[in-house]
Amino acid sequence: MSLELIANNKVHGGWHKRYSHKSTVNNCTMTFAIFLPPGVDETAKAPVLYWLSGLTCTDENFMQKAAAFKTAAELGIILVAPDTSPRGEGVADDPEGSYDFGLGAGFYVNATEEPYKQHYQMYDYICTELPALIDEHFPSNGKKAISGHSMGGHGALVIGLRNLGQYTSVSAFAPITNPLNCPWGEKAFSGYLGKDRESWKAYDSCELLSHTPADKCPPLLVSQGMSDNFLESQLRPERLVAAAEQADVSLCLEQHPGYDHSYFFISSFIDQHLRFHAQYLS
Ligand SMILES: CC(=O)Oc1ccc2c(C)cc(=O)oc2c1
Repeated sequence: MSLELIANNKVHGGWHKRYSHKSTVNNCTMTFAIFLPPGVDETAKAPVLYWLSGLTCTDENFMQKAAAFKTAAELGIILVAPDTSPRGEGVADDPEGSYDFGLGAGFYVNATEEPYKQHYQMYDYICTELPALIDEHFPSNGKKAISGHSMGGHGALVIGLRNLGQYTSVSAFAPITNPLNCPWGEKAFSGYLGKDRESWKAYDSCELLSHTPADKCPPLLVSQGMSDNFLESQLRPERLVAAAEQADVSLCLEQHPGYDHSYFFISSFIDQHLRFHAQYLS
């Protein structure tokens, strides 16, 4: 599969690059960004941290606002940030054009409902198509971890927990932990997956974690700002803690007083998350 380079910037001794490519699973052109730390090449390969962004974001928000490059360069970690949904002509959006469904809000699921199923196959895109592309075109050493924010934190937890053994570690900032039972999740899952709530369970991190064998669970780190406006209405980290207790799995939940839902919060703790992943990736 061929890639088209659309941006190229030297940063902290490494390279930030943006590419577009034809996605077979999403049936449209997709864009992603990658950071290549200094010194990586075919003879010195590096592990990859996949970053899943939240509602309204593209591949650009994390790269421009998270302040992750200096530490990723130091640790020798490749960062990959995909877009949050398919886009382009013919890609269905929310009929009301709202921010929490449709474009910029793919929720990292494989849609089964019309008219979304033609393009919204973000689960397969993140789990299969994108890693294959990264491994084909860049010097990745085959080890990967996953992280994300809010809707992307939900995506990271779900993908890490459904693919045990594939991601060395999983982390999330302010994740939507229980989309089965919160307004953002109920709206998105009804639209993408239909009325049968049983089919939603495969995309709910609380549901998945409560059934995860403790000896197979990847190391988990979750950071949550305590002044986050969405904490009680949408995020509910205490439900993830309860699921971890049910499965006897260890989950590190860090609660940070005063922090909100923004990239001010993410940029304050991204170094900690990178160092957490580096322990298992190296
Ligand atoms: C750039 C930025 O601030 O991103 C951002 C803002 C708000 C949200 C909300 C409300 C939810 C989410 O999933 O992601 C997200 C991302």
